[in-house]
Amino acid sequence: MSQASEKNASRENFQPIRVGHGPRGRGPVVKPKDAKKTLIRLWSYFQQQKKQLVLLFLLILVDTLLVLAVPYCIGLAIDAMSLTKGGVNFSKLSLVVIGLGIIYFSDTILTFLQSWFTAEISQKIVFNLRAALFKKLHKIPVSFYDQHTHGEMMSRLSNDVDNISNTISQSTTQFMTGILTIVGSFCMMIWLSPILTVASLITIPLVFTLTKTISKKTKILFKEQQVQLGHINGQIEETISGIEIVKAFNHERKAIEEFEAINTKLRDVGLKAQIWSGFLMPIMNVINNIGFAVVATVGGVLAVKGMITVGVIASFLSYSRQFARPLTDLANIFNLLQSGLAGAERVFEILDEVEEIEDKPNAKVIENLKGEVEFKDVTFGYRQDVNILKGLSFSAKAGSNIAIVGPTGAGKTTIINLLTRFYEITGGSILIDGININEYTRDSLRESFGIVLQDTYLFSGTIKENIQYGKQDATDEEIERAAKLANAAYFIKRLPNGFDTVLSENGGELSQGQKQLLAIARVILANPSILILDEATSSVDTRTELHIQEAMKTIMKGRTSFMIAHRLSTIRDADTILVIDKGRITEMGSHEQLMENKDMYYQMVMNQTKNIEAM
Ligand SMILES: Nc1ncnc2c1ncn2[C@@H]1O[C@H](COP(=O)(O)OP(=O)(O)OP(=O)(O)O)[C@@H](O)[C@H]1O
Repeated sequence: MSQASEKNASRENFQPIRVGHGPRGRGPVVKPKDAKKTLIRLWSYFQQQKKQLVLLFLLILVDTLLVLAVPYCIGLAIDAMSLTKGGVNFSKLSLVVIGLGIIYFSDTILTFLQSWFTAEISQKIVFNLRAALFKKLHKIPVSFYDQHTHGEMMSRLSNDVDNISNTISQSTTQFMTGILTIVGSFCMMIWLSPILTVASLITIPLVFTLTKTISKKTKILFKEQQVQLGHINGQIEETISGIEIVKAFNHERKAIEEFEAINTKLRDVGLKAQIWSGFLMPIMNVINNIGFAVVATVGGVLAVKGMITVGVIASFLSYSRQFARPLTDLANIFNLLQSGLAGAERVFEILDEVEEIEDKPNAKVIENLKGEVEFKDVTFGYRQDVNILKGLSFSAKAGSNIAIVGPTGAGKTTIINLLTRFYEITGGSILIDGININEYTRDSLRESFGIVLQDTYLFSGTIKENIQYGKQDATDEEIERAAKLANAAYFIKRLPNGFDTVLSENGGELSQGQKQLLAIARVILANPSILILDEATSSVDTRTELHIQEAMKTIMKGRTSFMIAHRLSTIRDADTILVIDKGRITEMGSHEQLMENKDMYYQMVMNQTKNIEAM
């Protein structure tokens, strides 16, 4: 086997093991798109590496030319040893051997340089892709995340990008080497013997037909494999995230059964994909060997007739092998490309997602906000066909304290989602300080809000860093003061490393209440103009709740605040209570006024009082 062939043979491990995931159950299934378009788009990323690409091409060109000389040299060596020409020609033989030595040495160096350049190109491309994807994640609207699971997004950022990287690193050099070797070998073959060239070409149509048929099948199978990987990823993600619920409901067996069902599907489709792509190699080998036998027979006849030497036949056979080998390699690249393109399609899908509406060209940066908020006939639905908020109107004076209450699913959190522009309203308008919120830059608008949600998220890092998230340049004193105001300092100080205690992802080692207190400290530090507290005290005990309420009173002074609360005892002092039901405001007023109304709010308070008394 020539060096080129050996090199290519080692690259035959063409189907990378992917742990990629596609969309899971409720995510959208990737629609097959125009592979050509995806390829062209991927190529645009290569063009950013033009210089390296040209250099790589030159390296491959020189290397291929050198490797192409090998069979010819071997032919010369055979003829130099041919006894029919008057004994062994040692001087010619030693020259050929030295030449071969130089070729093999140069080939080693050039191959190393090729790997280097390929690694650089592929790593730079995936670096750029990954960066573009991560940037994009921050630009797409929150609604996108309602339809895509974390697992799916992670898989696109890691596995699909890896897939592309594998494809690029494994196929770029192989593709260029393949094309150059085919062209070079073919020229040498014609030069050595046109008759043998014709004889060796009879297997080509077979090779093409076969490659096309098999790759058509494998493309479908690889895609299905990606989808099943996505399902399995979703299942794993859900089981791990909800492991306590799974255990509490004794659903382990069910979870395992569900997993086994998906795992079986994945195994079956994976097996089929591997088997079909595995067909290619042995069949190609058989076809190549048939071609080899034809050339050897015709060559033998020509040699007997004295039309060519044995050395030429030997060279020709090597060239015909070198000619056929890249055809097989290219077929493999085709296979590899299918899985790389499937990954690229999924990555480009994210890059093509509609982004949050851009700020208007003359958008204002919010400065010195008073904090007046007005909703004017606001309509909104998460889906176009269902309106969740139906013509909502209310106004909040600067510095006032607004409580939003109502049954589950009434639309309370939705009001906050619109105020912060996590979602865009479909009708009416929202004004802050008399100006439509669309007229402000989104960044400055969000900076004006301090939000404490029911589900607090803490990042991995120290407690100090987590509080500092509210103000990056805060000093230690400011952080400690915020923690004290949020009544979080007492528990932080009891931790072994105090403010420097390292939290794992989402503060797994803290209680819900403690996490909530940290979130409140974070907001206190950020010192926003408008506060939003969505069930902020829902996870704390009554004693802690009192502490928080005290802290809240202090920080709410002079700031407009919106409090969503189920526990009505926490919002009695609110300036205005909005009662929301089925997306409409059914009542509005102070606690006393609403109690006098004896309507929905009154009923809710009475129910809660009864429940507490019954306990
Ligand atoms: N991201 C979303 N996509 C689609 N529908 C949503 C989404 N978020 C909420 N909804 C729907 O909108 C309606 C109002 O939800 P919202 O979260 O505003 O209610 P809520 O009053 O805050 O309820 P709760 O008191 O239970 O928190 C519900 O019917 C809910 O199913």
